[in-house]
Amino acid sequence: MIVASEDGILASFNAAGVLTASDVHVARRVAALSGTTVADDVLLATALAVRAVRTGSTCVQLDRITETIADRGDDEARALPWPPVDRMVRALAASELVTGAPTGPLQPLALAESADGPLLYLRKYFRQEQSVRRILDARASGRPEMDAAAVGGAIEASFGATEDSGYDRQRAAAALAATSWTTVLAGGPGTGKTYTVARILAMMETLLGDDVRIGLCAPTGRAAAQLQTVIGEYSQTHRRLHSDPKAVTVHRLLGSRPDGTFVRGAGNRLPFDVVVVDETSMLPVTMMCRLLESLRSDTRLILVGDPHQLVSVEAGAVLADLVDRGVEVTEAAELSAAFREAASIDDGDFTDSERTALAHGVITLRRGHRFGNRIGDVAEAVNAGDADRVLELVAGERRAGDGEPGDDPTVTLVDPADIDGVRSSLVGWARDLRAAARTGDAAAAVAALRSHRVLCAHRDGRFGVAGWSRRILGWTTEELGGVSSNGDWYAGEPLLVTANDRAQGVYNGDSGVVIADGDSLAAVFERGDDVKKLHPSQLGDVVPVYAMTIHRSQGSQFSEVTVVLPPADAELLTRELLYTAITRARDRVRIVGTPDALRAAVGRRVARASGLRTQLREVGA
Ligand SMILES: Nc1ncnc2c1ncn2[C@@H]1O[C@H](COP(=O)(O)OP(=O)(O)OP(=O)(O)O)[C@@H](O)[C@H]1O
Repeated sequence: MIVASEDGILASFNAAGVLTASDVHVARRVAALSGTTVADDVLLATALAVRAVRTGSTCVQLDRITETIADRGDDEARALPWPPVDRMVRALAASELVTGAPTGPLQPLALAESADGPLLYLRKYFRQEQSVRRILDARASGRPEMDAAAVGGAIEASFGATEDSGYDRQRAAAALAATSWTTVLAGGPGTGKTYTVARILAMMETLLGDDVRIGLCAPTGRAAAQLQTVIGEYSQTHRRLHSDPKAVTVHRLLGSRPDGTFVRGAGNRLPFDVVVVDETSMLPVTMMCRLLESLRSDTRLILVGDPHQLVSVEAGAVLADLVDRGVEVTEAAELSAAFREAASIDDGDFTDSERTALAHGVITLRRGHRFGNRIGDVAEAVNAGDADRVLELVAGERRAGDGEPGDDPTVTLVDPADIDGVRSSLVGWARDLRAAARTGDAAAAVAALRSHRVLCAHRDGRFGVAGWSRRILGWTTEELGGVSSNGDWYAGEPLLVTANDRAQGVYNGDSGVVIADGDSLAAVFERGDDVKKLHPSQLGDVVPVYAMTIHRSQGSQFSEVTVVLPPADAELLTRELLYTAITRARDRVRIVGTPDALRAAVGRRVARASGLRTQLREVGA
C-alpha cells in the first residue's frame, strides 16, 4: 500500500515495494521520538530496521542492504536512491536516536559493529539478543560436576547395551546433555531427536533421582502435543520415566498473561532441573530471551530442532544462529574430560568443525531412521544449495507405458502442464479415505489420511492452497461422485484444525478425518498409536483440507507428498521452504513445477540477519 502522506525519502522506497505502509508509519513514529528533524539517511535506515523485523531478522546488516533487498532481479528497487553505507553509518552514529538525546533517555535504535559489518537494530531486539548471548555465554562458562562413569552407566541403561563400538551421536548427545548446562540437539527429520530426548530424560532420572523436575515445551500447541505423545509412549513401553512430565507450549510454561506479560522471569524462575524445548527452530528471539531469563543457572537446557527448517514468522532464528555459531567460532575449543569419557569417544571420531560444535554444546544427528535414502539425499542437496545435484536426483515423472522405469521414482519433478499422474494418485487417496471412513474404521481412516498430502507455498491463488483444493475437490467429485453441498460433514472428509483447543486436545495444524460413527459422524485424529475421536459439536475451528501450506505442515509426516511450486520469481519460494516440504514425506515426493522454479527454490535462502553468530561492539555505548 502506498502512503499518500509520505513525501520524503521513504516515498520512493514505499512505491517500489521495498517498504510497506506500516514500515513507513512505524519508522516515522520512531523518528519522532527524537523530537527533532531526522536526516534522510537515518530515517531510511530506521525504516529498513523496521522492515528487517517484519521479515524475520533482528537487525539490518547495513552493508548488505542493496544486495539482499535490491538485487532480487528487481530493477525498480535497484534504481532507488540508496545512500552510500558509510555515510549512513556516520549519520546513525551521530543521531540522537542511537546515542540518546540530552533531554531524555530515549534511544530507540542500536548500532553495532560486527564481523558482518555494521548492524542496525530496533533497541528492543538488540536488548533481547544481547540478553540471549549473555545468558548462554554465562551458562557455557561452567559445567555440571558429573562422574563420567556414572553418566556412561546411565546412558547404557537408557539406550541399552551396544556392541557397535563406533561413534554414536545419539549417545554422545546424552553425554553432552549430562555434562553441559546448555545442549543444542540438532538434526533433520527422522534422525531420532525425540527418540534421543526420551532416553536423555530417563538418563537424567538415573543420574539426578526419580524426583528430578522436568519441563517439556515447544513453540506450538501441536508440537507440544506431539512431544507428549512420543515421550508418553516411550514411558509406557519402556517403563522407565517415573516423573511423567507433561509437554506444554513455551508460552504456557512461562505463564503468559493476556496482557502479553509473563509470570516467569528473572525474579520468578522456573523450578525445573531439566528443560527441553522441541522444534526450537520456530522459537523467536523474544521468547528465547524470556525463557533463558526464567531459567535457574543450574537448570539443564536442551534445545532440540532442525535448523534447516522454516523458522518462526517473528524475528529471530536463534537455533540456526547457535548451530552456526558453534561451527564458526575459531578459538581453541576444548571438550570436557567428563564428556569424552562418558561418551567414550576419541578425537579421530569427528572432524575439527564437529569438535568445535561439540565444545560449544552443539551436536547434530545425521543418520536418518525414517525415510529412504533418496529423500534424504535430495534434502541434503537442497540444503547444500546444489541445484544441479537436486535436478539430477529428481527423476522426471514417467507415465505407464513410457518405457523403461530407469530412474528412482522416489522423488519426481512433474510438469505442471501434465498432472494426470497427480490426479489419479489424489483420486485414489480420496477413494481410500471415503471407503475407510464409511465403514467407521478409525485406524484405517487416519492411515489413509496420512498416505498423501498436497503442500503449497501460498495460501491463495492458482498455485496456492485455495486453487489446488478446488482442483482436487473437482477431480474427486467427477470421479467419485459429489458430497454434501450444504456444508455438512461427510464420511471421508479430511479436516484441518485452525486454532488451538486445549480442552479437546486438538491444535492448530492438526488434521483429522470424518468417519461414520453408528448413525452419526465423528472426527478422528491420530495420536501416536492411538486415535482421538470427537463429535462435530466438540470441534470449533476446522476447515476441509485437500491441500495445506508448507508452513502449516511443519512437524507433520505423510507417506506421500505432492509439493506445488509457485513460479520461479515468487519471493516465498526458498530453500528452507522446499526442504521443509520434501522432508514431510516418508516414501515418495512429487514436485509439481518447472526445473527453473526448482532451481530458484534451491538458490534462494531465507535471509535472516542477526548479531548472534558473531561478536558485537555497540557504537556509542
Ligand atoms: N537409534 C535408533 N534405533 C532405532 N530406531 C530409531 C533410532 N533412532 C530413531 N529411531 C526411530 O526413528 C523414527 C524417527 O525418530 P524420531 O521421531 O525421534 O526423529 P526426529 O528427529 O524427532 O524426527 P522429527 O524431527 O521429524 O520429529 C522413530 O520411529 C524412532 O523410534
